[in-house]
Amino acid sequence: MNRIIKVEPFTKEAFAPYGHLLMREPGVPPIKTTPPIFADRIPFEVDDGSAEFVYALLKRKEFKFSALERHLKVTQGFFPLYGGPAIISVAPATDPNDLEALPSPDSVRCFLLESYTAFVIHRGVWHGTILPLEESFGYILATRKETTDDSIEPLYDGDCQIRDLGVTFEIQL
Ligand SMILES: NC(=O)N[C@@H](O)C(=O)O
Repeated sequence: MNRIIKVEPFTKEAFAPYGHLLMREPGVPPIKTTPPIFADRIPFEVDDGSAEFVYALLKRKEFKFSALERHLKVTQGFFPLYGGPAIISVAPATDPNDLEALPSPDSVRCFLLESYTAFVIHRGVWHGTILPLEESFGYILATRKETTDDSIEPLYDGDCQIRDLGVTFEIQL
């Protein structure tokens, strides 16, 4: 079965159930007004392990997916470096103790990430691989070393749980 998803604007309010946005212009006065100006801040948390940064690379591919993944022990952060806007796919967290718990296909949402915005996702929020609009895209992934290790061999009992939702999502810009 295929399902069409329309990309939505990426705002703090719309993304609040899934995580936090770190914005150049968050719509509130700067935290610090002397250079360097601190425009915005968001939390980043790692449980039972050590924080690390990963330099991640992607190539443009068709705007389709059927699998999502979740991490329970880190509020993973995504910091674009180059390659212009990209599409972020998310769905609400499900029971962290149930390895078979999946979000409903109609709860999946897609947002348009601008190259000057970053974000973190709440623990357990289901998310797809970023889909860049340009040919090449690079981002810094703020994550947990043990979660990265689990991502190399994704295991349900690790902190990189990848599941196919049984639906092919086609994204419309
Ligand atoms: N697998 C992993 O740790 N990171 C992914 O969530 C990703 O999209 O980078």
